[in-house]
This record gives sequence, C-alpha cells and structure tokens, in this order.
Amino acid sequence: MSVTKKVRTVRKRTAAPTDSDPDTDELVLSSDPLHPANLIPELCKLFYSLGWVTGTGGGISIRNGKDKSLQALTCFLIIRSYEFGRNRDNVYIAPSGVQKERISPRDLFVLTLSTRCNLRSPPSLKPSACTPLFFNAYTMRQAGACVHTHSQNAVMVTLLYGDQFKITHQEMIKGIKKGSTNENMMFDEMLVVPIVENTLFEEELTSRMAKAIEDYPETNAVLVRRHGVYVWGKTWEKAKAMTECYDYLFEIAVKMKSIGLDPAAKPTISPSPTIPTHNLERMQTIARLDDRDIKISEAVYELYARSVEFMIDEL
Ligand SMILES: CSCCC(=O)C(=O)COP(=O)(O)O
Ligand SMILES: [Zn+2]
Repeated sequence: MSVTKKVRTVRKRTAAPTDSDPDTDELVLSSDPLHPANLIPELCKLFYSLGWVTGTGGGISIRNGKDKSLQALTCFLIIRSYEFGRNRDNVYIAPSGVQKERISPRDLFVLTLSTRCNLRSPPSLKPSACTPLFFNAYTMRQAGACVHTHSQNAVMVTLLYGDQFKITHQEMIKGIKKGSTNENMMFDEMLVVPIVENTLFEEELTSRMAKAIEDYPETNAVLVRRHGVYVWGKTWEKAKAMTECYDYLFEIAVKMKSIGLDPAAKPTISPSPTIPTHNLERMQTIARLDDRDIKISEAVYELYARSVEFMIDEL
C-alpha cells in the first residue's frame, strides 16, 4: 500500500471532514457523468459558450438525487434519501469568482440542505456568492437545481420592463412549468416573471428574491435588474430546459419591443402582424406606447413617429 493511501485510510477512520480534508474528495469524485460534481463543470462550460456565465459570474447549483415526487412513486421509504450512494440532502455549489468554464469537480463545495453545514470546502476558494439565493430555490420551492445567468437577454428585458416581465402567445411558453401545480403552461397563457432591483452585493439579493418567490407562486424564475436571472426546476434537466425557454422568450420580447410590438398583447390577426406600412390606424396603435415604455423606448417611439408622419404624407 502506498504512503498516500495509508494516510488517507487513517484520516478516513479518525477525522471528521474539515475544510481541507482530502477525504471529502469522495463527495465529488465519481465515474457517473450524471453526478452533480460532473454535471456542474459540464453545464458551466455550456452556459459559458452561451454567454450566460462569462466574466466569472453566474453558474448552477445542483442538489443530489431525484425529484421527491419520483422518489415517492418508487417507494424507497427508508433509503429514499440515498440514491446510488448519494445523499439527497447534499447541495453542490461552484466556487466564487473563478472562470466558470474551467471548474473541475475537486473545486466544488458540498453543503447540507437541512443544516447548511460545509461538508466540503476546497482550500483557498470561497463558495459562490449566489449560495443563499440557490438555497431560496431549494427551501422555498423544493428545487433540484438552480441556474443563475448574466445573459444579455435577461438583462435587456429588465431595462425594458418595470417590476414584471410579461409575454403571451409564444410556443416556448409551453416549456415553462407553473410553480403551483408543476404543470406546463399553455401557449396562450400569460407568462409573468418578477423583476427585483439589483443590490451592490449578490448575497443581499436573498430577501428580495425570497419575497418575489412568495409574491409570485407560479414563477420559476426571478429577474434581477441590470444583472441577470435565477431559474430553478425540480431537476437539473428541468432547470436547464426552463432557463433555455426563458432566455428565448426574453430575447424574442426584446426583439419584438425593438420593432414596436407588445409581447404581452394577444394577437388579433393570424399570422402575427409584420410592421404595417399602409394601415395608419394600426400603425398609430402600435406607436401608442404606455408611460413606462416611453421612458425606455424613446428610440423606438421616435422611429414610429417618423414612420407615421411619412405615411400621413403618403396618404
Ligand atoms: C462579474 S460577477 C459579479 C458577481 C455576480 O453577479 C455573480 O453572480 C457572482 O457569482 P460567483 O459564483 O462568482 O460568486
Ligand atoms: Zn450574478
């Protein structure tokens, strides 16, 4: 037996996990590609390529195991919190301020959900500043994973809307679950996402996010003005897929607004109207922006005002 192995064995028997205990490697080293410690680095790389976690910000946290409802179905009453040797109470968190596309499993923190104890704390690293926000999703919504992006689409909608983002009649709305029933939304329902104001430090967002979660029982996301978005789901797959749907909807809403279309308006004609060039009345309706929009869409308004003038001349 090598010296290293001997030392490890002794440590294992006698030492409780400490901040730099190599025995806690067991919590993050797994050949299972679906282990949270392998998924977080993989997903962070993907999110980096999408521009969601660049400049070290943003990331994803994953909780061990499967959705509770699925566990109940399988009736593993006593061992239900242990799946493939993994404890459902464990939450995996990336380090703070590191290049998120270059994380390795050994860099990860592991905390207990129930007591928020550090089971693993890699030396010289700090847990993500988003940790208490991820815990909001775990404790208030029984989430299995929570994503935080700094996507420009998310930031843009917070510049274009007040305290709520709203959109309807979009196919991708069907990819979003209702918080209360966990059912998927319908194409023609109104998706509403609360927007909270940013704070100087990420941790200080915790109570604002918690209030938004309480006030909006249907939401699975909270936007943070001039910052990004938090999205959670019962599993990492659902959190990822919903983040993709939300981001798509944010992007299309920004594009719609930029040409004067209201993403929250029920379409009156089918197919969706292109920018009208010969119907003065319809043009004027689109150009009639509400107070909030005027503040943030002066350029768009100007464009339409000019188009309307041009059309009046043409008539
Ligand atoms: C340029 S990142 C600013 C801080 C931030 O918004 C953030 O999400 C930080 O996350 P981290 O996991 O690096 O603490
Ligand atoms: Zn952030």
